[in-house]
Amino acid sequence: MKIAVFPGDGIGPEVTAQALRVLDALPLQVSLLEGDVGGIAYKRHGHPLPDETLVAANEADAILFGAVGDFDCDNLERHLRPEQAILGLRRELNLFANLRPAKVFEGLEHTSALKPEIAGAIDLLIVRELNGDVYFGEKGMRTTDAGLRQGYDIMSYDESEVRRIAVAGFEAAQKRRGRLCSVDKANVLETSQLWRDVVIETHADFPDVELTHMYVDNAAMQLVKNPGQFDVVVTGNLFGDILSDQASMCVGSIGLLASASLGERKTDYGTFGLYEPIHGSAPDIAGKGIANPMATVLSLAELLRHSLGQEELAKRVENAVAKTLADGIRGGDLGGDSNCAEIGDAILTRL
Ligand SMILES: NC(=O)c1ccc[n+]([C@@H]2O[C@H](COP(=O)([O-])OP(=O)(O)OC[C@H]3O[C@@H](n4cnc5c(N)ncnc54)[C@H](O)[C@@H]3O)[C@@H](O)[C@H]2O)c1
Ligand SMILES: CC(C)[C@H](C(=O)O)[C@@H](O)C(=O)O
Ligand SMILES: [Mg+2]
Repeated sequence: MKIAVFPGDGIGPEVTAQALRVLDALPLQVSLLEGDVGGIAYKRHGHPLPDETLVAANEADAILFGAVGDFDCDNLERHLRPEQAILGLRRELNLFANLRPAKVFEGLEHTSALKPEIAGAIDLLIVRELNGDVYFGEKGMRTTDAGLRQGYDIMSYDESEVRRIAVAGFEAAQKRRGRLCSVDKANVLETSQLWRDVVIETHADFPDVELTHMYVDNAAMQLVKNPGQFDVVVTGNLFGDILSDQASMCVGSIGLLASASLGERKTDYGTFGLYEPIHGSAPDIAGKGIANPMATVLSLAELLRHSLGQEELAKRVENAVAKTLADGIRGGDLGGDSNCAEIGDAILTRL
């Protein structure tokens, strides 16, 4: 079993180090392929996603990704910016289905930004499309006839792109509580009208799943008002990005939300995928050793589950994180005072 490890920038290396300690403690023979991504890769190799990193990604059964983002690089041409590493990996490797689970851990109801009785009901999965939308459409800067600077990013989805993520959403709902809510903006956007039409067509193959539709502005509101109503949410790339950060604060912290990015490629043990916390490089706390590594440790659990076929080990890691939280061990993001390594220690002792 081979895992490519791309720690990246800011807190990326700090949180990845703790996940690797957990991996090392498990009864599993794996070899690690390390690679540079993001700002550090630009500084070392002149590109945020160097060829050697892509080679390692293709050779591996799964990728554990930290985070990218470095304010020093924000004035570079867009194709050289750190974020292009993660966007490039998702696109190059056809990782179109991004699973972002959000569930309240026991004992954390009171650290959510929501009232405890509302937060306590959260157990949802956002299935975010990852290879299309306004992220990958034609974009640029131009000058209007009136001589004004204009930025543009084209939003589009073709029906095959919508169908495959709709299938991922329905299949996820079948494995959970059987309810799928498709989130779009079909009242305004043609892209969303096609999205809604194709989701409805795809529903014919999944009659056992209850399908509902919601506009994204309402979904943002409902996520705060009554998040317990959601089982699986399927949505486009941009809406999914925003709603998942919002969901993280409903749960308690962005330092808790893991993700799995999957495509169709199979490995000897499961489905090839990339696993990363949903948060970024957090430049405001980088280098201080205080980031919460739980989202990355939980991403490792998703890696064990989906790409390595190790469901039992995945549960073991998830239970160790849950026990750590239940025992009151918290990072600063959750109002506690444990640092990154101490949280790693606590997870290890509960493994
Ligand atoms: N997938 C990725 O690699 C990814 C995701 C999001 C943002 N980014 C990049 O990261 C950089 C910073 O972006 P941002 O500030 O908007 O978002 P961010 O997620 O990095 O940080 C937002 C806030 O959450 C806090 N935070 C994030 N993760 C935390 C953790 N594990 N523990 C404790 N606190 C945590 C940060 O300190 C910050 O206050 C940007 O360059 C952005 O492009 C990368
Ligand atoms: C860094 C950025 C490109 C990325 C995204 O927008 O997808 C991030 O916000 C995420 O949620 O993984
Ligand atoms: Mg995001």
